[in-house]
Amino acid sequence: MSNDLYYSLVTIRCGCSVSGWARARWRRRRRGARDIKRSPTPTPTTPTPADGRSPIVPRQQTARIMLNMKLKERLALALSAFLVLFTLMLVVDIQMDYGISGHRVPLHGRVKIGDDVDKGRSAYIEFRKRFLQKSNGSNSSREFEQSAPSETSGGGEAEPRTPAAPADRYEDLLRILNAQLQGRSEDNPVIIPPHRDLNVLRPENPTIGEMEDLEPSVNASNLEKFQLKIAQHELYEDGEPLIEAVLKDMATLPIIHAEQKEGGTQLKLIMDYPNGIQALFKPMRFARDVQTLPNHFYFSDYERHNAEIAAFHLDRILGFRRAMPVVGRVLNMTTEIYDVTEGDILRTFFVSPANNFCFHGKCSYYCDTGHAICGNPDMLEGSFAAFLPSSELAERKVWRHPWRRSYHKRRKAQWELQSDYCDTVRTTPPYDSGRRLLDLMDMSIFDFLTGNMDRHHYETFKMFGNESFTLHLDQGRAFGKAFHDELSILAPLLQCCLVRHTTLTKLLKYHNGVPLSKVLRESMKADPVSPILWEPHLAAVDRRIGLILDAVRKCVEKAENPLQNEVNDFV
Ligand SMILES: Nc1ncnc2c1ncn2[C@@H]1O[C@H](COP(=O)(O)OP(=O)(O)OP(=O)(O)O)[C@@H](O)[C@H]1O
Ligand SMILES: [Mn+2]
Repeated sequence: MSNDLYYSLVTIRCGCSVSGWARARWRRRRRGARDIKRSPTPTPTTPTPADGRSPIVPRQQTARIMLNMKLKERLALALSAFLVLFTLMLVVDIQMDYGISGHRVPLHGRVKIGDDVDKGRSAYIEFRKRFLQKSNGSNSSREFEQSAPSETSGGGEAEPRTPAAPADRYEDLLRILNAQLQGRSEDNPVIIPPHRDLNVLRPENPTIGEMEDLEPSVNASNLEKFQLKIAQHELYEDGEPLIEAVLKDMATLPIIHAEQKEGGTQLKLIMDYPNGIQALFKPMRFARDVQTLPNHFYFSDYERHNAEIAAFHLDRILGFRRAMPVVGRVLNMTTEIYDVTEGDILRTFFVSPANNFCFHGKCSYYCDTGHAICGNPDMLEGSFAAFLPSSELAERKVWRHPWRRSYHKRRKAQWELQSDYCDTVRTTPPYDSGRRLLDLMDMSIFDFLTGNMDRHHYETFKMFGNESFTLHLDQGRAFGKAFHDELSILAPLLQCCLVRHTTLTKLLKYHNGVPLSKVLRESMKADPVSPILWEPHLAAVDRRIGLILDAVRKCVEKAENPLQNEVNDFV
């Protein structure tokens, strides 16, 4: 059969046409095959090398040499061959570890967005580079990046680790703090002493109840009492007994109504309890050890219910008291959500192939069948945040965070491009006086410890004016990466070189004494869905304190030595 005939048969049979290029190739192949068939079958002869010598001769010689070798010599030869191979394996292994094999992206390497466009202009990137370079031997890893057991899962509970005794006690910083307590070093431009801090001075500190001339009624709920006690400078007092009462109420009282909260990007429910108590519910989406997906930006990351719980405890431990109380609870989705809700959300409930009860609600991120929230089979864990006072009682003002990220996958924010960005902020009300800028420094420290990059806005209570604390709301995207410390969250502190004496004191206390992780772990033990945090996140908190202290030290050095600054300025 000629090639052409065969080709047309194939075309007819499969009903498809082959392109001219493919046809030519096919012909070549066929011809090649024919040629091979035509060529005479080679007789099996031993190939003779060009010099005419038989190859059997050297092989025989080698064998004879081997035989003549003593056992000791043979062993030595084998050992050296093994050593060479072992060294080779080691080199390959190290290359894989550091991701320098040329073809691989480092396992936890971060993609620098827009570097090509901003080369040399991006003040923040420049800062970070210099900051990293300036690290001294003992503490050289400023931007800590460590291999995780796995990017998405740690593979079970890790053992609690007690960090080794700190090598650096930051005596230099302790000396400044001590001096300030004795009335010296008061004009330190970096560390703001208590007598210059309105959060400590608090010339006035009225509560919402006092401002509105309201007293809780006899049968007022704990939450109502709590709300009326919210003050100008803090949500609640140190040791406030109502906290435990509010947490207990949210964790145990019957849920009589559930409703999806409008606004925000991810699903949240407003839960109603008897006596007018309300809580903001965020559902559990995945296990504690599931980390932010490597290709997820901060703005498309899932919210974590346990991050809300942990952040409340951390905020309280650090003495900020700017986050509403949050508690964990396991719900029966049928009786505590489905049966007590109405409207469109009902139509999003379904039973999954695994026979679990699921729903997805309606929102702009992850509210579809593919990202449903599923019970086991209908028990669902979530976080319950005590509800803020209604806007009728205490209206809030929403502020754009000056160090807000771009929320765009390629664009940069102003603070990333402008080297003197803090100078602009410092001279703009309400950051030019009072406590506000210091509050943002605290928030930056708080967010750096939890790894929260999602601080686009913040809120204050209108009635207290500008001299009031900034609320720590929405920590849903915190605690996503246990093995990565995101230095850019510290940008406000790094660019302004400003920190409260009181905040620094707390950080040093935990760094030099009982570790923060230990205190946090203990505090969270009381929660009904404890353990709240995966152990590597707790280890990260201790590690990050060290990085903050390093940053403050650099700022102090920079302020003390302005001449050296000229050369070594890192912003
Ligand atoms: N404890 C609370 N009580 C009442 N309202 C709250 C509470 N916490 C937050 N809110 C309000 O709900 C809004 C949305 O909450 P939150 O920011 O946690 O949701 P989100 O889905 O993460 O929003 P976004 O996607 O915009 O970050 C907040 O801006 C705040 O005004
Ligand atoms: Mn959010």
